[in-house]
Amino acid sequence: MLELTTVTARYGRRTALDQVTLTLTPGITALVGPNGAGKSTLMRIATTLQRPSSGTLHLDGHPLISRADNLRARERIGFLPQDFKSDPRFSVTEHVTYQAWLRGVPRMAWDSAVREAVGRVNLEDRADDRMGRLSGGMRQRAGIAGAIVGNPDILILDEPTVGLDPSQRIEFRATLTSLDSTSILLSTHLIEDVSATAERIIILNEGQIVHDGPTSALQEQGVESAGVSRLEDAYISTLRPSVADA
Ligand SMILES: Nc1ncnc2c1ncn2[C@@H]1O[C@H](COP(=O)(O)OP(=O)(O)OP(=O)(O)O)[C@@H](O)[C@H]1O
Repeated sequence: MLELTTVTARYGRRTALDQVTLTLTPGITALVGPNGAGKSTLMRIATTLQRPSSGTLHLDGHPLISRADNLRARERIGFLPQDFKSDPRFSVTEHVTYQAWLRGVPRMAWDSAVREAVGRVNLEDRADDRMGRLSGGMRQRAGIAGAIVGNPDILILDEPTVGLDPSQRIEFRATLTSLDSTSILLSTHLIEDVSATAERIIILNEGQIVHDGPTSALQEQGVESAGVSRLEDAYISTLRPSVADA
């Protein structure tokens, strides 16, 4: 299990994350919040790619301090960054193999791991196609294949449904719920993605966690109205300053 304890991230004088503490539990957890809330910062820190300004990370109880600790942790963490870029001349297989190399999947296992990951996202027929020639939905699936190659137990996906059309989003959700990773952290601006996939929802606002709990429990707090689902209503109410704060 991955734990973040009182993690703070500053960019110059701006505090992007303010004393965030969370444990990534098994299952799918959605991370939502307004633009600039700190979601991408939190995700990059959770992957160990970015060091927090203060606070600690633990993986299965072991603190991640040295570069060696971080490299070992990264072997267990698959990551799809926001707007992920890949060389457009790479084939799908080459893209996924490159990710396997970056994540320290043993060379002997590359062929089978890549084939398995590409199959998981149903891109076997496009395995030799260049990344630059794929549709947005297929590119995103290839990105997920790169994140899941070697079956990492933790998967971190930063806005994976951006740029997908409605049918591609539905397809993506099915892919997501079929994955083997133990813990998945998914950031999104789309509340329908949360209700369709995530059992836990974390709401981040101005660098702080303002809600963390089962999606079903938050949904029960909301009221459905024209064009607004119960979960959307509850999410908006969570972000609204309370009367006491006003
Ligand atoms: N490299 C950086 N340098 C300076 N400021 C940054 C940097 N990255 C993020 N920030 C600032 O930190 C805050 C949090 O940004 P972050 O990208 O983590 O939020 P987010 O919730 O992912 O936003 P979005 O939903 O728009 O992607 C924002 O105010 C942002 O402008």
